[in-house]
Amino acid sequence: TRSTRPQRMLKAVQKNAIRGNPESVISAIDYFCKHSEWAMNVGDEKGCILDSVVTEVDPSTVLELGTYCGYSTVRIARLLSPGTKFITVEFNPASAEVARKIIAYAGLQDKVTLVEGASGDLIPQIKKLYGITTFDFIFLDHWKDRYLPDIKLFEEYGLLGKGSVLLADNVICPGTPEYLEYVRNSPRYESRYYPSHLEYTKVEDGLEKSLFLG
Ligand SMILES: Cc1ncnc2c1ncn2[C@@H]1O[C@H](/C=C/CNC(=O)c2cc(-c3ccc(F)cc3)cc(O)c2O)[C@@H](O)[C@H]1O
Ligand SMILES: [Mg+2]
Repeated sequence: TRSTRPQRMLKAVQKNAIRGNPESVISAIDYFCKHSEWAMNVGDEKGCILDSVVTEVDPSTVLELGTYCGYSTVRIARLLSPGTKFITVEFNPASAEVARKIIAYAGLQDKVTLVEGASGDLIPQIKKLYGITTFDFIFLDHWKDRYLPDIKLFEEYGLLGKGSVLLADNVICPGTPEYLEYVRNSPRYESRYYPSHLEYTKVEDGLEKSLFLG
């Protein structure tokens, strides 16, 4: 049967990247997406903004919603200090399988816990299952209509502390209007928009960084 795009992306990594070298895995995926098949990774342009926010926050606990093939997982994990707890959530088993292989190819498997399941089911259990009280950094890149319900779950389950940073992909394209309206109007967040472009295109998109004020 025909392979899937994530499987073809994994093949490109295995062919063109150097095992244990995260930068080469990132470059191989970006090359594949620019020259072979577009895919919904955060990409190189928004990826640099992601890198700068992760570096600035230097988090001890990280959550990513929507692993997909693990591109942003690798981008984030390669910047983390030893001992950082990093959980990434993916509910599609085929995507999770490809992501595990790409994360392992980059040599970052010991830095990441990939959890298969829906974010809405996992978030209420995170404290119990992983002994994490609050997240210093959260990257939202899953179904766009889940950003708002999930940020409300973070609040409800006390997973945000003063200074927690949420970074949301695609707030323009495909767009997350309800989420944007919420974080920009809530007195509990200080939000800032980072203009950029939809991965591998000239289409306008950007990232929204929201600081939880407690
Ligand atoms: C509640 C829940 N729980 C767990 N995993 C979940 C989950 N909801 C989704 N997932 C997982 O995460 C990925 C899905 C990501 C959704 N991302 C996008 O739809 C997306 C789309 C574009 C795009 C832009 C313009 C176009 F013309 C076409 C597409 C760009 C992007 O950057 C995107 O992120 C996928 O691997 C899915 O299984
Ligand atoms: Mg995205």
